[in-house]
Amino acid sequence: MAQYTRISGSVGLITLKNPPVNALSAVVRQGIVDSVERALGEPEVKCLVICGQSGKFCGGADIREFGKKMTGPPLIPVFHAIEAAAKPVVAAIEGIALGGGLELALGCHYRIAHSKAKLGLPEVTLGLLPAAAGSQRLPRLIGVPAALDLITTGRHVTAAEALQLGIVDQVTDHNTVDAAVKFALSVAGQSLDARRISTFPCPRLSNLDAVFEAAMQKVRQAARGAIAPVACVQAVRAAATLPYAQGLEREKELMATLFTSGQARALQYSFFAQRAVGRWSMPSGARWDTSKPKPIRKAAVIGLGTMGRGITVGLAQAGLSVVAVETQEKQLMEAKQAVSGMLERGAKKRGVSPPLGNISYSSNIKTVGDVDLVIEAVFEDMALKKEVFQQLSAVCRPGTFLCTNTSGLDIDDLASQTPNPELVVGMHFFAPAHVMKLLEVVYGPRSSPQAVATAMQLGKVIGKVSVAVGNCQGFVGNRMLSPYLSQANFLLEEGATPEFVDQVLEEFGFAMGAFRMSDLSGLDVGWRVRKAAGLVVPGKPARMRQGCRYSPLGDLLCEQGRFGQKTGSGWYQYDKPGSRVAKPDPWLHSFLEEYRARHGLVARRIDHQEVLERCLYSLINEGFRILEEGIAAGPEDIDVIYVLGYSWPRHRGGPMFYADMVGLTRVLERLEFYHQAHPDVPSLQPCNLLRKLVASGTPPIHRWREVIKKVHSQL
Ligand SMILES: CCCCCC/C=C/CC(=O)SCCNC(=O)CCNC(=O)[C@H](O)C(C)(C)COP(=O)(O)OP(=O)(O)OC[C@H]1O[C@@H](n2cnc3c(N)ncnc32)[C@H](O)[C@@H]1OP(=O)(O)O
Repeated sequence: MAQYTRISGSVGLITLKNPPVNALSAVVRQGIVDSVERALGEPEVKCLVICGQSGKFCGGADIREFGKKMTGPPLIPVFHAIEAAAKPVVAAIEGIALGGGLELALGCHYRIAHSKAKLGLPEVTLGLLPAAAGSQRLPRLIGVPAALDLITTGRHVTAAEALQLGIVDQVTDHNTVDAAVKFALSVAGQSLDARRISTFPCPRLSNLDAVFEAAMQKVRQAARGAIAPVACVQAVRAAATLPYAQGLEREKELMATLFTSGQARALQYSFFAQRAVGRWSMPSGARWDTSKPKPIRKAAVIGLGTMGRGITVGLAQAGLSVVAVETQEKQLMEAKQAVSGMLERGAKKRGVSPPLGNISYSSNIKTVGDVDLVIEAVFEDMALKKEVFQQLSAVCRPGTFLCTNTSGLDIDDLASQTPNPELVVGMHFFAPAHVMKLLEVVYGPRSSPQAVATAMQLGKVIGKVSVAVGNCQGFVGNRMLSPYLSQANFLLEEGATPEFVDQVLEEFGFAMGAFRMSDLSGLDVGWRVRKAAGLVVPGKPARMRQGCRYSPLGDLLCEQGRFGQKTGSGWYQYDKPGSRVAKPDPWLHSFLEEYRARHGLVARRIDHQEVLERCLYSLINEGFRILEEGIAAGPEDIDVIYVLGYSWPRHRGGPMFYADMVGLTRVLERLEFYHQAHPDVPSLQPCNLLRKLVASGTPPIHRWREVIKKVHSQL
């Protein structure tokens, strides 16, 4: 709702009330209309202030209303009525003014913001554009280049930047509503002619075409197939070239295409999925709302390689005390320098001082005796990790949580090295660990709910989106990647090239195709895992292992020292080791031809559809297996992992959302088709849960949990 009160005798105060973010639901919109009408009708009222309850101005349109039948007054006429008012209307912006919230403020005559407020038009991140006249008012207020930046990226700006850009008129450190009331009284009675943004001419640009061409090129490059950023540029162009009313028509037209698009649905699903993963549950019944985390004030990181350094930076930046341990003195010195450099660069960007004092470095593991939680980040080697866990058990005080940063090793096996396996969880960080948003929190059968809650909470504190998953080979992300990469390799055996496979996957929207990504991560990583699993048989590249089809192509490259970017060659060639520009490699093409000839394989023409279906559907099928086994609690968990950790295009929601969009029946049919053609590839065999979902009438993704529950109760 919107509450109307009269304060200081002549100020009409409208307070938006719709927790948690005062979104503009139908009731709130109606409340604004009624309150404005009332204030304008009361002769004693000389000016109006609009604010939001609980220190939050407004989080924009109510996203939960999207896709439902529209009720209540539409936003544009509401904002026009405010702008047309004969009494000054001042927006008192505390906390947030986002999307429709900022558009509401732009409809007001003045804007006063608290210094801690964040403002922005993030509609593009939901597959939309600022279609409550935001795309038309903002360029008129701050000029085309700045408006293009804010609208196409959706980034939030601080109050200070908003003041500099001219979005707000004043910033206060004090009570924003009081400041707005004082300000409103000071301007009451003054002419409002120069305050109605819709009447402003859009600031002229001499190089208008060049500016828009450059903007379009930039968004097309960054968008990886997303349509909203392109529509945002088109809408701002309308503001720059058309009268306001016509620009508004164009904004409406563009929004109509976006609003019902699959991409908008995917992005909005992704928004809620990212929040839903915080409400985790375990097969034991333990849940986020019944498991209390322990506060972590001091943590230790063991092993200061690339991952350990990033984790140390993340912890220190979040204000924790960190003991950073590296037993090799030389490595310790290098790490100290690298960590300090990362902290200094990060602090410079944020205009704060680097938290160097939060870290103490040591080469002695005994220095971790008084910490609340340890993150072991030594080399990915089970024997080494076991040794470290045994040492930690001896030196840590009782109750210390022991976490391992591993991308797939058995958490339970590691936990068995300690007298308190309930305190052990996996924390799978993604490189670079201080930058990547994703954290897989892995619980073993003996991890306590409190240990999981604590790791999830710590993830939040250091700014990660944490997803709780069960213990299995590769956890969720890497387990699903395995069939995807296998298919990519099989496609090479059958006639494709790395360039073609990557092109198809990149056109789908991945930042990098399977081979480019493998070259970046290092081919030796997977090689080591395959060796440990007994799959690598040097000198004998037979194409079957343990009764299933196996491609030894990656192993053969590693045997030649081709580990990817770091060695200057892998699936591609590079100018020099460490170079990032992948070039097709004639050597690799001849190698593939010889390999096929040696194995009696005849190259055939492989089309886009086959590449996409075999790579993606095998990955999705593994996702269904993961759900069936209860390793992930719901499809949202998998989708968040893939969007944040594996560059799955956000505008496609994630692999499970994509399966829902394609249609489960279609996914099942195609898997059956490919499995018939490749009976020796078990990952193409449709899993039971997928069959059950299809048999139960292909329910939409938000109802899959009901079917999963039934499957689990039958086990
Ligand atoms: C009906 C037809 C209308 C057509 C016109 C279309 C016009 C569209 C213009 C728009 O305004 S689109 C929306 C633009 N706004 C946003 O994109 C803001 C989205 N929200 C956020 O970025 C963040 O939530 C936040 C506001 C910065 C707060 O972040 P914080 O980390 O503090 O909390 P969260 O966990 O993210 O959110 C708390 C809680 O609130 C829910 N929520 C947030 N924003 C909205 C919203 N705009 N509508 C509905 N619900 C919202 C969020 O889902 C969380 O709840 P949950 O239960 O945990 O999911």
